[in-house]
Order: sequence, then C-alpha cells, then structure tokens
Amino acid sequence: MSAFKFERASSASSEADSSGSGEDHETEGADGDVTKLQAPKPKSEAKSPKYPQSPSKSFPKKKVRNPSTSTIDTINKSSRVYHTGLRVLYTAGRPPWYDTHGDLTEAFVIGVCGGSASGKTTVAKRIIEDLDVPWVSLLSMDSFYKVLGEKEHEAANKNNYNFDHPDAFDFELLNKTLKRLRSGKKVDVPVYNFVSHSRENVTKTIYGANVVIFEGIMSFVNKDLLELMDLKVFVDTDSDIRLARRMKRDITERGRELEGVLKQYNKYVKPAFEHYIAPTMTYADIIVPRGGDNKVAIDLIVRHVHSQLKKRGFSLRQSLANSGNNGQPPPSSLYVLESSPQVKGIHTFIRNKDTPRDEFIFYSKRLMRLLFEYAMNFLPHKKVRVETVQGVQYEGSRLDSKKIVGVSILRAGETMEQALCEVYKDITIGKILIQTNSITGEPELHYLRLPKDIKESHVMLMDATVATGAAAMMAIRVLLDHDVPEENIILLSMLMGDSGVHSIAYAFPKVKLVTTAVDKEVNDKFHIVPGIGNFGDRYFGTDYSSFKTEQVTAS
Ligand SMILES: Nc1ncnc2c1ncn2[C@@H]1O[C@H](COP(=O)(O)OP(=O)(O)O)[C@@H](O)[C@H]1O
Ligand SMILES: Nc1ccn([C@@H]2O[C@H](COP(=O)(O)O)[C@@H](O)[C@H]2O)c(=O)n1
Repeated sequence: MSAFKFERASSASSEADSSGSGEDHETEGADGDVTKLQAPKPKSEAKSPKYPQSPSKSFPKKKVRNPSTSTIDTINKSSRVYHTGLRVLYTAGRPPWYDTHGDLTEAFVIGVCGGSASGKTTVAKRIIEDLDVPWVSLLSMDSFYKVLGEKEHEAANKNNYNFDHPDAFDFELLNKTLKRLRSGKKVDVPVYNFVSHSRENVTKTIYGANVVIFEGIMSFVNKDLLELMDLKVFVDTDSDIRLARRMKRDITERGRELEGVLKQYNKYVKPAFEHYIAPTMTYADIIVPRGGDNKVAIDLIVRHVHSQLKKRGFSLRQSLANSGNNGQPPPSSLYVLESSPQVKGIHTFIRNKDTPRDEFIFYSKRLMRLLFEYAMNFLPHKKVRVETVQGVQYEGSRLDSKKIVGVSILRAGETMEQALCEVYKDITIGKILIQTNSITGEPELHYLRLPKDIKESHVMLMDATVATGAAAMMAIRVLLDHDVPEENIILLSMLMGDSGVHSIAYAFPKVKLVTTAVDKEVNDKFHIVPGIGNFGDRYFGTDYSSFKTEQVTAS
C-alpha cells in the first residue's frame, strides 16, 4: 500500500490492512486426581439442537468482519472522554467486543512511528481525543526497554548505552503483549523509569479495547509487529525541532544534563534515526508532517478509523433475539431443576405480579437455595474415605474447595450471593456490572472485580434471569478473557428464556447452564414471557411505577 503524505490541501485517505492474528486460547483442566461425580442428565438427550453454523473457539482464526450497520455514532454521542494526565477516563461502558458466536472481534490497531520527540505521543493523544470512542488503549514502546545489567547501567548513566538500537527492546514481550491487546485481552505492562533507566516494581494493567494505539521509535522495525497494525502512521518532524524538544524534555522530565543529552544525541539518537527509523517511513500508510499540530492529518486519520469501526459494528442484542434458534431441542449443556410440586409452588409465588415484596424475596431465596444445591452436582468432587462413629470406613466425596469462586452479574445476580455462601462456606465472590445502553440497546461493561486466582477456578456465574443472553454472554466473554477455561464456567439463573439458552449454548457450548425453568418466549422488549418481571426491581423494591403509586397514596 502506498503512503499518503498529508499537507494542508490533501484529501487522500487510505484503506488499512486488516489481517488478523490472534493468540492461542489457553485452557487449563482440573487437577489430575480430581474425579467428577456423575452429573444428572439434561432433560432431553434424544435430539440435539441444530444451530446454523458450528461454533469454534480455537484461535487464531481468520475473521470475517460483519459488514452490517454500526452503533459507533450513537455511542460517540453518549460517551465523554476525560484526560487526566496519563489516565484516560470514560463515562461510557465497554460495548460488546465479540460476535454472536462468542468470538472476539479484534481491536483496530494504529501504529505510530517517528524519531525521538517527533510528537508520537502527542499525535496519539490527539487521535484518542478526536476519536471520542469508548475504550481506546495507548501502548508505548518505552515500556519494553530491556532490563539492564550492572555494567550496562553504569554506561547508561554516562550516556554511553545505546537505547536507540533494536537490541535495546524486548520485542518478544512486545509482540506477545500487542497480540493479546489486539485480541481483546487484558495485559500487564512494565512501567519504565527514564531517570533510573529501569523498570518500576509495579506494572500497569491495560484492558482490551476497540482501538489500540501503539507508539515508539522502532515500532515499524519489527516485521511481526507490523503485521499486527491496521493503520501505520509516521510522524515526520524536522530534526532541529526534535533535538530542541528532546533537550527541553530530557532536562526537565528525565533528569539529564545538557552535555549528556547532546552526547547521547550525536552518538546514538541521530545515527539511529537515519539508519533504522527514517527507512521505515516506507511502511507508513499516512505520514504526518509537524506532528500534533497537523489538524488536517489527524482529522483524516480519525475519519478513517471511524469508517473502519463502522464496518466492524453489529447490533448484538437484536442479532441474538433474531437468531432463530427458538423451539430447537434443549442443548446438552442445559440442566433444569425438576419441576416438583414444591418448585412449581415457589414459581407460582414469584411469578404472580401481586405477590408482595417480602414474600417475593422469601420465595426467591428458597428457590435460589434449591438451585445452588442442585448446581453443586456439576462441580468437581474428589473421592474421600472417612471413618464413621462405628469405626467403619465410609466411601464419600468432597468438593475440590480450593478452586471454586462465585461471580455475580450486577445488579440482580448479587441477590444470589447469599444462597451461594450458604451452600459453599468461605467462597470468594467477584462482581461484574453490565448495563444496557439506553440509546444503542447494547449491553456495556462498566465495572469488574474478579478473584485473583480466577483462571485456576471453577466459576459459578450468577444472574437472576437470562433473557436474550446478551449480558450473560458478555460476562462469560470477560471470564474467558481472564483465561478461565470455558468448561469451568457454570451459569446459574432462576429463569432463562429459550432464545438466551440457545444463544449462549451456541456461542459457548462448554459452559453449563443451570436453571429452575426455561420460558419459551422473549418479547420485542427483550423480556421473558411469561417470566417473573424485572427481578432486580421486584427484589430491591425499585420498580418506579409502584414507587409512584405509594407516594400518591401516602400524600
Ligand atoms: N507541536 C508541538 N509543539 C511544541 N511542543 C511539542 C509539540 N509536540 C510535542 N511537543 C513536546 O515535545 C516533547 C516530545 O513530544 P512527544 O509527543 O512526547 O514526542 P515523542 O512521543 O515522539 O517522543 C514533549 O515535551 C511535548 O510536550
Ligand atoms: N533509559 C532511557 C531509555 C530511552 N531513552 C531515549 O528515549 C528515546 C525514546 O523515547 P521517545 O519518547 O523520545 O520516543 C530514545 O531515543 C532513547 O534515546 C533514554 O534516553 N534513556
């Protein structure tokens, strides 16, 4: 692809290469000595559902981008970006980063290259500001300077170490990190200190994003890195200006002396620009003269990225509701508690719109307890032998207690935590807040707190009800992105809609779905029919319409 050089009058744009390269999805099984008890059989085994296309969770795979209409424009209007020094805060949540198959959609990666102090970081920040898209991550090559040995460190203090050579960078870690970010996963990045020429003891967590900007002096030097970039931008700033900026910055921000800055510049920085950096300009799709001041170039980059994001966009909730899987036989991953008279009786209370709140809570708690007792059957157990009071051996079983955690999908899933604690003592519980964007109708991830050792755990994922499955799918995707093996996830819900069951089973066939009932219909407002109503509102007493009536009655 040829590069376009943006001067003021230019109106050229370029199509970015979008070849994808994901990372192998690691899975970890349970311990070898852990045996599984025979789990109860799912309701119907005779037939299995026939989904339109068999999903596969293996990476890497070539992506076929969904060309349907995008929600990006509306997301822009509903979100705000605030720059607070190094941190970028977004008021909007993260929209889906996977498709109806549950597969990750890759981030759009922009590589920014240029000489030292050319304005790479400034250009990257301008792009982020003007993009106004939620979830943009900025990754700097500086974080990947190699750790120096004692002698190298001494040399660096005397400006005798070459930081402007490809060997100064840990390209292996860099490649691994950018690959993970591109595939939507979180990464922990080293924090570099230019004063001490060393990595800090802390790392910075960068979450997967819709757009990832990667900047650095040698960002176009490595072939593997180039392949991860969808758009390559070269910042071309006059060498005198770069030197002047570098002197000012290195003295004021990086604790350097004027003499040392000039020595390092002449010995390493200048030759490196000519030898390694300038020749990589040929890989650029866009060359930006003057850096951050070039508003025309930044505007064209932003427009191009918007158009690319639009092409990748999709309306997930609607696609799930329209998936056409309703009425298919239940999937083998679905486990429904037997509808005994007792269970049916509880359902009658909680489904009745006239049931008062205290009774609704009472019967919901009973049902949750039954659900968890049932779900415990699907967790790994190991065989144990104990001695009874009569002095004889009893062949029993015990849960593999070190490896089970709960995760609730806020808000309604939180109501189930108590019941889980009652059946599993001292369990660690994480939380995921997912809310529906009122403009786009899409679920959005707002908050996440997961137990530390989650990737080695079996996860009891809780949501009170599952209608289209959009929120549950997002939560499952979050767990997978945190390297929880799919087969270690159990989704627990008091009531599921048929379409939600099929959408989740289709996307994540190894996730066990455990519930007390499945209702046939999800209406055009994405509510389960006959259903329970809005579980969170009924449980927490936040149903606005009944609140209003009470106020009127009171006055
Ligand atoms: N257009 C500009 N005008 C004046 N100073 C600038 C401009 N762009 C960048 N700078 C300053 O130059 C220094 C290097 O800019 P930066 O964007 O960090 O470059 P790089 O990431 O390429 O090293 C910083 O101190 C920054 O504030
Ligand atoms: N300990 C270090 C590490 C790097 N440098 C210089 O930083 C330059 C790259 O950073 P930019 O923000 O300017 O892109 C590079 O030219 C190195 O010479 C350093 O001085 N000390």
